[in-house]
Amino acid sequence: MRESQRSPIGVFDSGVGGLTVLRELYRQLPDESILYFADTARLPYGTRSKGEIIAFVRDILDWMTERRVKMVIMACNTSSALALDEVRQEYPDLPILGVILPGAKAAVRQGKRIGIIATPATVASRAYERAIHEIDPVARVWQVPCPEFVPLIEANRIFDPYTTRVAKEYLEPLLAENIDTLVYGCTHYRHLAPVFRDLLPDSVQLIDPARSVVRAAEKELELLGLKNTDRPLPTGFTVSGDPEAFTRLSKQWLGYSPRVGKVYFPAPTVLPVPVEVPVSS
Ligand SMILES: N[C@H](CCC(=O)O)C(=O)O
Repeated sequence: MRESQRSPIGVFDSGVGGLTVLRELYRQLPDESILYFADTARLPYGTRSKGEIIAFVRDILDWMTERRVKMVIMACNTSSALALDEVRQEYPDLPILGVILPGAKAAVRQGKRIGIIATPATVASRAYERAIHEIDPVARVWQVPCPEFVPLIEANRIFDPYTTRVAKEYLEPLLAENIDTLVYGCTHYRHLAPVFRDLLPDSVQLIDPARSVVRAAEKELELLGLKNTDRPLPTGFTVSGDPEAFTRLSKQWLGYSPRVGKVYFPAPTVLPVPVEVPVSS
């Protein structure tokens, strides 16, 4: 077996959103070793500019290539929408997968009236709309930016009634359009699944691009002869912010308390547009 087959897959997000992709990797590709990175010191990404996001993604890819990952999955829609094309050209030897195209393909297989909930940056990029219309030009697409979700999820306020109220407000314009399909256009939002299930009629299919990106990753690994057949190593976790905070928060989704390392990345030069989330009610 080649050394590169044993190498880990790098997975990154701004925070705990990418854990939804990590869980799919555990389910679909249990033999793969994974290096998970969360850029928690520079979170949220969804209210940042394209230039900043590309710069952050470069930091992460440099760090991951030093650790000899065999592939990178951007477990972040915002990075996939704004930085994927650029960095693919800059790192031609590294297979890099984004979540938008797999998510768009899954949505089009499911419905014709498609709602997208995503960060303001992803919505503004119109990446989902373009990807969907390239596959199905007659599919209808409605997008809603949901700036409050990431701060609420990172603050572990999933079951807070305030979060349900916000979700109801975000979903209203989509339900008024009679959508038949709703895409989690931000990896964090999948953590709100119980809230969405309560608010959506049964006729609306929920699409999690995490499932499809992992299927795409498996195909790509097969194609490149890079599937691991050895015992996988325990997942390595690293953050740019507070490791203990990440351990505490991620435990509920992983079912164990991960040991988390820390890396120091350049501080952002511009602060993100603050998103005020009121305290618990
Ligand atoms: N989870 C990410 C980023 C969210 C954020 O940091 O705003 C996404 O899928 O877009």
